[in-house]
Amino acid sequence: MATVSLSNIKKSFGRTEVIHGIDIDIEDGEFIVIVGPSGCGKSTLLRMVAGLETVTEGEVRIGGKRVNEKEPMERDIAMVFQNYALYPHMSVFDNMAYGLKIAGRPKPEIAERVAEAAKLLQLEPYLTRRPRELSGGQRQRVAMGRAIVRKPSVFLFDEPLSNLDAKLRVQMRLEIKQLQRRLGVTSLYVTHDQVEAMTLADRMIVMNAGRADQIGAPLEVYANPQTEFVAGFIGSPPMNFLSASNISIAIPGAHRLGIRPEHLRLVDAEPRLRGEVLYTEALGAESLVHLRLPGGETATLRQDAQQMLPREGAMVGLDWSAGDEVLFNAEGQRLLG
Ligand SMILES: Nc1ncnc2c1ncn2[C@@H]1O[C@H](COP(=O)(O)OP(=O)(O)OP(=O)(O)O)[C@@H](O)[C@H]1O
Repeated sequence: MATVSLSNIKKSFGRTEVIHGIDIDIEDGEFIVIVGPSGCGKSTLLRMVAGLETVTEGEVRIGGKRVNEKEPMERDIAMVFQNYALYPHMSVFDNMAYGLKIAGRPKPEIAERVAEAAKLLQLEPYLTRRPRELSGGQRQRVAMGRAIVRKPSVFLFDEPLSNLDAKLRVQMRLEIKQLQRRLGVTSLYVTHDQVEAMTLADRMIVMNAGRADQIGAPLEVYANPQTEFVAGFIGSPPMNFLSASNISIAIPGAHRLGIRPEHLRLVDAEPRLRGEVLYTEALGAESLVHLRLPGGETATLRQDAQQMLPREGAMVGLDWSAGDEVLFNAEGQRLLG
């Protein structure tokens, strides 16, 4: 187990800088999720920690020691990839044992470590099978097993669940979380899926075009997004954004107002806003009301399924509680106060 520190990490490919300076001190045993849209630099950042990409500027420290110049094998990390990278001609046992064999560990120790990991991952019945004879979830577990047997100080995950169907993804997400808690290994996990980030992370790094827009605990980031990008990226359906000019807000510097769908409510008396119901969706436990607001902007309201749904095409009054809105300036930065 180890701490991981990134200090002003930058990365350029040729003349193009794609990571513009990332700072984070990761505690021993912490689960950090790097989340952001395609191309924002998540994988590149992870690969720099792994040693699979050089660091153009800044310092990576693992366990307090600078590792910029160290080979991946010397960094005491184990990586789980999206495609699992299993050897198709090898048994599950051999796939899990491979790294230890290469490292020259004695046979009895290899057998013991693989047995231990197989038990933990419920892979014991499958040790003699080939990867193609396994389900997607089982293959994913073998990839995890291969990482675990090395007893690394740090786990690095690059979209490890993206090849699984939605239901299995949810199940494996839980397994990874439980395993990480049990083993207490410091972990960095890349995903573009904000739900995965919310459910797995102790803290998440929300990346936007090569920058860390915000670093924080999931609920803190959800409740207090520091930029319009973070506010729009974290949360589903996303936060509503209303132009200050369309809703007569005259706070200096306020360009847009953000309000979460669950904070909007339908009211008859003294609405702050009026909107036309475009369509409604009853999703079971909750319902969504899609609205068109003055100035042509759209918004979504989320309410409990028990509440009456307005008629499509109706004009409705809308309100929210003071303090539920967040204001952003023209640059998309949160206005405080
Ligand atoms: N080897 C490379 N050479 C040149 N540019 C690269 C290279 N690898 C990545 N990039 C660029 O760096 C940026 C970040 O890429 P990266 O793969 O880290 O993004 P990502 O957030 O992981 O995206 P995705 O979710 O699509 O995998 C992109 O603009 C990409 O085109």
